[in-house]
Amino acid sequence: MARYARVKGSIALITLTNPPVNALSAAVRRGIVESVSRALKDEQVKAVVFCGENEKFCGGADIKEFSGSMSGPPLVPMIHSIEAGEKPMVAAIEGVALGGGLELALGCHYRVANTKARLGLPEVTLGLLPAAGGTQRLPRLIGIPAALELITTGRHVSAQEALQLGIVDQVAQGSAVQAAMELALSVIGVCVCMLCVYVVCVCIYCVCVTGQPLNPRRLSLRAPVWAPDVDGVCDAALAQVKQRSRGAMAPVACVQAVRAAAMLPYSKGMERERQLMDTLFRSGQARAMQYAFFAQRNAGKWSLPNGSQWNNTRARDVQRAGVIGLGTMGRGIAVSLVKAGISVVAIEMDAKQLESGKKAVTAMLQRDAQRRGVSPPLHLLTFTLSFHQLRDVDLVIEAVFEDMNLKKRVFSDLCKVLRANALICTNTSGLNVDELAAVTDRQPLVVGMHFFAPAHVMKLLEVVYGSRSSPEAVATAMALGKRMEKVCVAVGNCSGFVGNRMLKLYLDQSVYMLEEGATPEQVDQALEEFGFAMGIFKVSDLSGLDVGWRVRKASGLIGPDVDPVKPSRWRLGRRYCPLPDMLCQQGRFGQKTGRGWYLYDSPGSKEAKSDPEIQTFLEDYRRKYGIIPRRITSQEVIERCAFALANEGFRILEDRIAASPEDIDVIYLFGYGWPRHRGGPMFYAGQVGLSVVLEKLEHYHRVHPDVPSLEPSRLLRRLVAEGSPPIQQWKSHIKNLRSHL
Ligand SMILES: CCC/C=C/C(=O)SCCNC(=O)CCNC(=O)[C@H](O)C(C)(C)COP(=O)([O-])OP(=O)([O-])OC[C@H]1O[C@@H](n2cnc3c(N)ncnc32)[C@H](O)[C@@H]1OP(=O)([O-])[O-]
Repeated sequence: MARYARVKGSIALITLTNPPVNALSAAVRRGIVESVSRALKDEQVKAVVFCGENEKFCGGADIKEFSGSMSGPPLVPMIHSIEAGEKPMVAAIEGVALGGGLELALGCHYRVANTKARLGLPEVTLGLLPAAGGTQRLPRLIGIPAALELITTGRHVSAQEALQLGIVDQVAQGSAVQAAMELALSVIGVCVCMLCVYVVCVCIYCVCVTGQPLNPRRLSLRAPVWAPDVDGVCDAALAQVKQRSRGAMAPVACVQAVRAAAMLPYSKGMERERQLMDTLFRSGQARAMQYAFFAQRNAGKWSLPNGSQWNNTRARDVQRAGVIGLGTMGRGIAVSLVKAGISVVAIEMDAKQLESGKKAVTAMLQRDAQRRGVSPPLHLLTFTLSFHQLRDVDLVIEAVFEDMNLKKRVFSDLCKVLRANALICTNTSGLNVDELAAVTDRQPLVVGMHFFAPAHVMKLLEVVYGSRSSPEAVATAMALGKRMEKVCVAVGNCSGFVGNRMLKLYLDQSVYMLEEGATPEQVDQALEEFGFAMGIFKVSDLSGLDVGWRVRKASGLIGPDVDPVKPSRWRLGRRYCPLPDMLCQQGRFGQKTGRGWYLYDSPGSKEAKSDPEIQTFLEDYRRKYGIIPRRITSQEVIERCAFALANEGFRILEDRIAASPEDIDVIYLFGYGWPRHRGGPMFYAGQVGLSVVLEKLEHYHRVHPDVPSLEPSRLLRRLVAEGSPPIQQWKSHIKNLRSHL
């Protein structure tokens, strides 16, 4: 779908029409090919302008088409025929020009962008490379280093930056289409300043350049962009992406393709681009990353078991919010709210805490504003010790210490001062939202908003609906989270919700492997090679080992009846590993104390070093319990961690705590550092093969019968029995299963 119109007498205006982002579907490509051919044949037409409907140029190739068999005119020859066209072609970029959209614009002879436009080649984030000539044309336009940076990160740039880089020729304050038409007219020799009467080469009044030859504008005709230091630049980029991408193939292929633009003529470079793309396109990594793209968008389309959902429930407008508690979480939440333009009343219990919270929040906002070259919105903040200041807020987010009694006290105090229709949200990471709601006078207006630390940085937000939460409260929390630029997932209420409920089993497996013979370094290395940004023991040190210790004490797993010399490895009817408790007893709380599973130069420093004391500690422990250490392979580490996660994910689906496997994967991708090129734990299980996962879990459960969580879930068994359907169909196999709602 592309609309053709002749405007201003001599310009063909080709408008891409495929809402919402004018993706280059087969129909759009067909429309473009037909329109270009019509424009080239029409003698009245002297120049062509491309634009997109609804002020969005083009969001790139239609990603939905990647999973089926491709039909319609291919992108590469289509763009080539635009570039080769004998009439000037101008791209009028409004909204976005991404991926194939920017590659189409690079095939044009001129590019004009509106000030608000964003441009980029984000294919790398989909496990691909810009294979419609992007890796060959962009370096020829802006040079190797800049092209490498844009293509390997997939970063979007503003129109202004695009102008500085040389990607666009002009930035228009108003309509880019209007500006592109004026540029087109000037290029074909019609000066638009109305002062000159002749068709000229350079109009002396407005200095527009007319009658330009097209060959210098055809990027494919430019020679390779070789420079003496090009090898070094590409080698450095390769080393950097290998380190950053942790096993993802696409960034490496992007560097290889751009290197070809430096060494090879355009046609050979295109061959290289195609070969690399073929490899990526067939890879499981590209499928995983495209799945993640749609899973992220689907998470916003929440639904509750009572039929309420994102498109039939209105969210309330939130102008003023309260934040209770200015610890690490409260500070990050306050910063995110203020950045979203919401007035915040921030409360602490004592003056000292309030002062240090105020300093920290102010500093974070100042740093952020400085980076963006704006002034910090400090006028939106009120710091106070008085709950009375909350009387006219629309919503409160409680972020006090993770203690049920304390939270209950805060909730009932809030009811005394808040307006009757104000929402109360809790940032608990796993406590029962219903139990908290029960102490209030407004159970339908209570929901969980579980942020992840640091809350102003981490993208994930679990919105937890209790059994009495109203759809309107859920809609409001989801909309507020989106305004705070979070990826929001609606989840049901159970201990740990989705993310932390699964995390517990992953942590359990990791420490069991230490008992059996592994070291923290071995486990972490296997996980990092798999693609996690950080191994589980490094993450635990970063978050603080005392957090879990306190939770275990509160839940009765640690008490006075536990033998301090030889603590039991069997509690509440199952295997228990006391190693983390023993570390905490020694004051090893992780980074904050300079010692945890690793050693740090000083408290608070970040570089984890192996600690010989931990090796001795583990050896003594195994000796004490008569455990004969064995070699644990990386494969076993990954299987036990990843399959334990997925197995609990299946149980979460059975319990209807998550609406879909995609939601679980989004939680792991955005909250727990799961590598994007592996889709998420549920996608990974499907990719490995459900029958393989089942077989492995059966094996590990046989070997560890005292770990009931390793027993394969009912849903996994059912899916395997029904022929391992694709992940999109799992939901329909969850029948007659208990709901927590
Ligand atoms: C040889 C090949 C070489 C070329 C390769 C490529 O070009 S690869 C592509 C390179 N391009 C990219 O990687 C760009 C990917 N897109 C984006 O980054 C963003 O969508 C955005 C910035 C364009 C708009 O952000 P926003 O927050 O305003 O909106 P939103 O994100 O919520 O999306 C709205 C709806 O549009 C849908 N949809 C979007 N794009 C595509 C697409 N290309 N295709 C299909 N669908 C697409 C999206 O699923 C959603 O659908 P729903 O849920 O309503 O049914």
